[in-house]
Amino acid sequence: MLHWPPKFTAFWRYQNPIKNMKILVTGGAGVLGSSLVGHLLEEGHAVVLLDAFVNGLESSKNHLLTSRNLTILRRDIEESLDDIYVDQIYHLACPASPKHYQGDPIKTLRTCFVGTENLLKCALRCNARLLFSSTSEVYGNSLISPQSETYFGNVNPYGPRACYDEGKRVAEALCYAYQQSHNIDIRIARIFNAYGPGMAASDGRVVSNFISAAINCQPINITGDGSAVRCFQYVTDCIAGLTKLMACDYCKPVNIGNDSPCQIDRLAHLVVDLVEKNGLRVLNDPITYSAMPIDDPIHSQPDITLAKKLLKWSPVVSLEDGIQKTIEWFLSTQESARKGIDTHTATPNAHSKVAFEKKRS
Ligand SMILES: O=c1ccn([C@@H]2O[C@H](COP(=O)(O)OP(=O)(O)O[C@H]3OC[C@@H](O)[C@H](O)[C@H]3O)[C@@H](O)[C@H]2O)c(=O)[nH]1
Repeated sequence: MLHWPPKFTAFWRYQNPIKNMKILVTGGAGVLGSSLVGHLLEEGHAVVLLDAFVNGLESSKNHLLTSRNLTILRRDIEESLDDIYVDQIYHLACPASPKHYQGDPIKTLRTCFVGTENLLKCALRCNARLLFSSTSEVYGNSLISPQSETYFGNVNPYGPRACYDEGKRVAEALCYAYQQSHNIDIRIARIFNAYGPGMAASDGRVVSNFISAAINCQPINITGDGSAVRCFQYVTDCIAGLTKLMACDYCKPVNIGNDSPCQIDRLAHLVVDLVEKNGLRVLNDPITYSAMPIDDPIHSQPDITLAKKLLKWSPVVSLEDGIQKTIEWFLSTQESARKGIDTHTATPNAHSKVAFEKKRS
């Protein structure tokens, strides 16, 4: 299939990176999305932030709203994208916390399938490169560790995590099918347990649950016996990996994660220690235990050999430093809330809306 001249334009652009691309970020109000949007704006690109704003914008990212290069669309990715013309797409939209994706499993599956197909059609129409944010969960409850990209996974297709695990797997399959059938320029990032400033206290994932419990002198609850292993990557490391992957010419899946393993009980003790070091009181016996969730992966750990070689990238933020920064962010957010500053319901400002309407016409 011939793609002349647009394919040439795209090829030239990636060989000669320019500062003024127009880039769509779906899920742009999330933890990763909002950091990515900030980074792309700093790089000099025009950014279209598309998000359904189910959870609102986080306070630390509100400064983004003043940028003249930012257009904000409050929209579900299942809706029409026919008015969007961009050079690149980072497709991050999907609830990532088990609590949220299991809350409406049918919607999660539709987001993964219908939403991703909608984005692929948009990429096809715009001749844009699309990076899909996949997940470590495509490996399921892995039978091997660490997990490399060649491992096909151990996923239960009929259980509470299936909506997300299988949703992401089918979305990867869709990306492959569109690439084969329509020659779309695809990147696939399998992201492992990203965390950092911007997480809501209500996020439901382990880092935010532990920190918000500890700073409020509440018990930290470990689901399971604490021996489950995760590899936590700080948000800025993840963003660096995603942007390098977008810029490279490799179209198969790549693990983006920190390969340092951490048992959940170690994380709990680390959070307690750091919260105390920040001068806060914690409970005498701060850790409690409850039943392990169904199909909870026992040992999730990326093999990042491919990413290191291909992208000349590896994570640089230690778990200690990342958790400290995240604690500081939670504390500053609480302080803002105490002073009556609404941190979780920010809406796109008038300037951004006007900018969007102008660009549409
Ligand atoms: O309050 C909690 C929450 C979680 N946990 C445990 O901590 C571990 C991590 O749980 P999380 O909810 O943070 O996230 P999971 O690793 O299960 O899933 C995540 O994996 C990778 C991402 O792509 C997704 O964001 C998400 O599905 C699990 O073993 C879980 O049982 C607790 O002990 N206490």
